[in-house]
Formats: sequence, C-alpha cells, structure tokens
Amino acid sequence: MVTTLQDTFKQNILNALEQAKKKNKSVLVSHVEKIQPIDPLQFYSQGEEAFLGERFFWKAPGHNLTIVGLGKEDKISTDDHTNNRFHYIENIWKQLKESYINNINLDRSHQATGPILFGGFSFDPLKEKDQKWDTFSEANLMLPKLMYTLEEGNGFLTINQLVYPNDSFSHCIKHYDELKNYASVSGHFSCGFQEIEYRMEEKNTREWLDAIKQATKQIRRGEFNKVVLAREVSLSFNKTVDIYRVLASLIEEQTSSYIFSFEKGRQCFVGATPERLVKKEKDQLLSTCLAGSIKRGQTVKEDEQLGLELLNDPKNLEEHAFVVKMISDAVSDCCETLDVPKEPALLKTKNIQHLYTPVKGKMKPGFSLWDLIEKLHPTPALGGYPKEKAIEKIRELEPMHRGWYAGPIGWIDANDNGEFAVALRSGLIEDDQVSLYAGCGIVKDSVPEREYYETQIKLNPMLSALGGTIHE
Ligand SMILES: C=C(O[C@H]1C=CC=C(C(=O)O)[C@@H]1O)C(=O)O
Ligand SMILES: [Mg+2]
Repeated sequence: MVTTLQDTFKQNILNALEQAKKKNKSVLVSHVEKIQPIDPLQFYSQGEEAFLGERFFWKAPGHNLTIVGLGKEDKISTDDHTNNRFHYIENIWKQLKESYINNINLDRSHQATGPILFGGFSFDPLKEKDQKWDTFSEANLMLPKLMYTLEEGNGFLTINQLVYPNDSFSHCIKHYDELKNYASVSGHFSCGFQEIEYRMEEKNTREWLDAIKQATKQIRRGEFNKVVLAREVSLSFNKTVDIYRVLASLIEEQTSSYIFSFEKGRQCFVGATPERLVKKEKDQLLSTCLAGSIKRGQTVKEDEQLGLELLNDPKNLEEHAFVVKMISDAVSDCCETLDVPKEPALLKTKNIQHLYTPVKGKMKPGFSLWDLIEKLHPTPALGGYPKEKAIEKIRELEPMHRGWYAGPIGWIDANDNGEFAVALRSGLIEDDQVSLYAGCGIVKDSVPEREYYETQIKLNPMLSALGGTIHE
C-alpha cells in the first residue's frame, strides 16, 4: 500500500498493479492529498446519488476533527453472537493491512487520513435480534472509497482503491478521477426553517417504570450495585426525514458532543453523544467517565446552582463513582501511568449537565485500541456495576432492544490510533420513521419518576434536531 500527500498517484497505481499481479491478490492504494477546506455536510450530500446507504459522518467536539466517508471499498462485519467481536475485527483488519498495505508510507502527522475503518457495534451481541435492527450487524466497520477529513481547519481527501491483478491502468485512473470530483463542492450547507409534523409514541413506559422499581429493590438487597435502564420513543413524520438538516442542527446545537451518522441501506443511525469511550493516539489513552445528570438552568445563576447541587448530590455521585472505579480498573493493566482526578467536574451540553471525570493514561506496549474497547464496553455509564451482572439485568428488565444505541462507534487508522464514542442520545431513522433511545443510571436511591424526567431531557438533543418539541 502506498499513501502520499504528493501527486504520485499514477506511480502508486503502477506499483500496486505490479504487486497485485505478482501476489495474485488485491492491493490497496490509499491516496491522500491536501485540499482546500470544504464544508463536510456539502461533501456528504454530494455523495447521495451514488453512495446513499453507504456513508458516514463523524465530528468530534470542538473543531479538531470531522470525517465524512462515501462508499464502501471494503468492509469487516460479524454477526457472531459472542463477545469476541472486537478481536475478530482486529484480526481481519490486521490481515487486510498485511495483504493490502504492504509498503506502508503514511504521513502520520494528520489524524484520520489514509486507510481507516469507521463503524460501530451493537450494545449486546447476546441479546436476541430485533427486526428493526436486522441490517445492523453486531459489528460493522467500513473502509470508505472516498473520505474527507477536516482537521484543525486543514482539508484532506483520501481515496481508497483496491487494485486487482486483472485491472487495467486506465480503469484505475478513471476511477480515481471520478471519485475526486465529489470534492468539488463550494459554499456551506444551509438547512433553513421547515415545519415538520410528527406523532410520538412512547413505548412500554409503565414496564420501564416498573423495571426501575424492581432494579432498586434488587440493588438494596445487595444483588448488584447499578444498572442503566433505557427506553424508546417512536416518531412518525409526515415526510421522509432530511438527514442533512438533522446533522446540521446537531452540529449547531450540540457543540460539546460527538456528532455521528452511519448509514446502512435505507436506515441511518444518528446521534450527538457527549461520552467518549476511548481515544488512543500513539501511547496516549483518553477515556471519559460521564454519569450523573441534572438539567440546565434558565439563567447563569440557576445553571450554576444546579451544577453545584449535582456536584454534591449523593445519589448522582454514587452513579458516577461506579464508572470511575470500573474504567480505572479496566485500563490499569494496559497503562504504565494513569491520571484520574479525585473529584468529578461538570460537563455541560445544551440540554443537560453531567458529572465528568477524564481518565488519561500512558499505555504499555503490546495493547491495542481493540483491547481497550473490549475491556471498557459497556462501562457502568450505560451498562452497570458489576459489568456482567448488569448486562444480564438489562436483558431481563429492559422492555426494548437497544440495537446500536449505547454501543461503541468511531474510527481506527492503520497505526492503531483512533477514537470511539458511546452511541448515546441517538436514534434510528428509516424514511419517515424514527426510534429514539435514552437511559438512566439506576442506583439504590433512584426514584422512577425522576429517572423518567431525566430521560426526557436526554431525548431533547435528537428531538430538537428532528424539529420536535422540547419538554423540560
Ligand atoms: C444512558 C445515557 O446516559 C448516560 C450518560 C451520562 C449520564 C447518565 C446518567 O446520569 O444516568 C447515563 O449514565 C443516555 O443518555 O441514554
Ligand atoms: Mg442519571
């Protein structure tokens, strides 16, 4: 594989063709070039005709990184109903890199350029499948044909092309020229105001409230310490949901969250989550403990008071403490040093404030990003404590199927750098139908009605992006 920022594409194709013929198998050419920054959403929408159902969008909080992928040059997926899926993906990715990327020459100074996998995982591969999530595998990652990266204001275009032994040089060059055209966009995506009508149906609310009562009883009996229980609402719109408007609105409103979309055929999984699962950059590890919530105030003063209340509330501090303990324990084996603040701080999004403890580590050699994901998922911010018991309880008590809600979603590059977030504050869109999900950390002092109110707040980012009403 050859990756370069210079215009050596033709030479790379010649080399790749020679190697493909010699080995009698495909070789990946991943061509990266710096381009004038373009609007990521314009690029995304430009790919609609050719790549609908095979696109992704990812924006990290702030302005540091946005990536948009169009088309699937290769994919790794599994419907394996065991917990082995992270290492399954790791092994196939390793094989892909060995067979395709055999004279790797990456410019390592820019994040998320060259060959990367983007995708996600279901929350629980052992839970029986639900029809709604049929097309989403337990793990689904794609190597895009074409990818735009906006990193710190710099634009890069990556074209990934598998070159086969019988390909002709002219065919390969034509393919490249065609793909490059997708980056010829100008201006900014503007969504304008549009009235959208919808009907909302809450699913199994009574059962959900009962599940909380049952969970708190079992916690008080000492069966386990914490479980996160989620619920679902269904929305029916009077027309097909416009995914660009949803993303544009999330980008504008949810500036401290990861904005993501992953398309699978006619369905699109979208969200704005404030929760990082893990980021790995060389030997630096970052994870986030985010659990414990309170609404935002109407005034600066009220907002500060609510924040202070949260920082001192025993029930929320307990919810948070399980997450800090589990994440610190889970990554400690992989790290030479680990930095975990003793007290949580506040992380505020437009709609909600959370208790927040960042975890930083310097990794020991020999551990991969996949190892970290496997150890961390699900954290007690979306599973519970202890981990296995909590997953069992979710299967038993939660009256719905999570699908990819609360699963890891993100990207990894060819050098094992990457970042995965937890797919919270999310929904599955199919034409004019949307399912939204929100959950709450249940501990011994949880009150069902208060937890219900908390999920209402957590539904608001997606409801607002879809054009819906805010309940606060
Ligand atoms: C499970 C969700 O949020 C988690 C993340 C932050 C705060 C949480 C809480 O306070 O309950 C949850 O653990 C969700 O948004 O669906
Ligand atoms: Mg909570």
